[in-house]
Amino acid sequence: MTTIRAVDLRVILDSRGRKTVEADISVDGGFGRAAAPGGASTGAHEAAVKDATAAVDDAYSQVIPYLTGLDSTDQIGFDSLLREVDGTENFAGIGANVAVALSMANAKAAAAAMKIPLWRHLGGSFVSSAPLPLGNVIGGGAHATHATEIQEFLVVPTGCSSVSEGIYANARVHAVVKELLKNRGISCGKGDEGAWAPAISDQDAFEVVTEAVSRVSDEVGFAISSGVDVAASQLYNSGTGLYEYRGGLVRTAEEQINYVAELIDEFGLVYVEDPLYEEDFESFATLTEQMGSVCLICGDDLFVTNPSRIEKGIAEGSANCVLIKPNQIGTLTDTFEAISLAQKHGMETVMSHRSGETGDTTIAHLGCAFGCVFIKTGVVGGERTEKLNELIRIEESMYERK
Ligand SMILES: C=C(OP(=O)(O)O)C(=O)O
Ligand SMILES: [Mg+2]
Repeated sequence: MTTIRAVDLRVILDSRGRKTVEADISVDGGFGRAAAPGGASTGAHEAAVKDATAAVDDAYSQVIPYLTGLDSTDQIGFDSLLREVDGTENFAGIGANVAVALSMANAKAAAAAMKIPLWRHLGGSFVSSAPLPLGNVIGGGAHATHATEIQEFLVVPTGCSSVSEGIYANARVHAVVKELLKNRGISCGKGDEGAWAPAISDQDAFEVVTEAVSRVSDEVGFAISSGVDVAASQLYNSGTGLYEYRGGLVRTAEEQINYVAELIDEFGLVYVEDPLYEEDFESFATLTEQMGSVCLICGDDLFVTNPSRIEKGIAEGSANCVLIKPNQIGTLTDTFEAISLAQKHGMETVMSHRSGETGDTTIAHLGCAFGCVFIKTGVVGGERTEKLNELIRIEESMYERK
């Protein structure tokens, strides 16, 4: 048995300098460490995050005593115990930050004890491919004020023959975007996720990204596509029911649908995340009906990795893709349930980082283990690069097996 012998929690910093929770789990013959990420443009229905210091203090008396002695290879049993001890629907008791750090650390400890990589422990022997990297090269919204209104301008190397080639290509697009901005006389810093954060219009950002993608695509000899995370709940005024843009421009839900559909057509977008307000399953369905055959319409704030919200989306035909953020729901078991439900109904899944991250690379393994089509984890920046580099190592170990 891979029995849990010791559990430790501590408060560490994330990439924004905010406090977050890190968990260490020691089992017979293994050790696992994982940290909770944190969002800025969070969905209203995400699991509850507790103040990191209070959450860690409370967990020492209310959670940890129940974990020692469990078999770490029983991930479902471990996660059910977290739910039981918590006693709420959304981890308001122990905090989703404590829950996700513990859940991921347990899986890593079990994998270490079995001397196999995490992706193989969670995905099984037949996993043989990694998700393509989907990364933001320009960003604004809640991740960088005074920059673009659309939160993320994303690129994905759809034509690459290996994930590592795709990762290098995305980094090259990021560099060319900077060059093109400079040529236009625009200087800028970076947002929370390492994307450039220029004070330009969304239209200008589309033009720059399109030119960069075309130039790099010619250089590397394979197709690179683009997408966006509109993060539309941040633009939506629930009082008026309108999407409010700068300069007094407003759009009704119908106008927002048409606007996004035009963007998909004009810029050949293959991926659009949260194009509409997080409660508007119906407008999501209209856009999916209209554009779902040429573009992934993905729900992030809409679904918050929550199986009951995904079920509603399936019933209404709201999307053909689900963004997966383990800390939105709290445990790996819940995350797996959300992914299997989506995949069973023909939807794609995209594993995702949060805007506040640590060096933790667990999501690289989850994206492979759970058959996600893309992994959204930025393009450059220490905590983003850690995950991409882990993906390169995972892919290498998969090829070695073939
Ligand atoms: C990664 C995102 O941002 P955050 O972590 O701030 O929710 C997102 O909205 O997809
Ligand atoms: Mg999002």
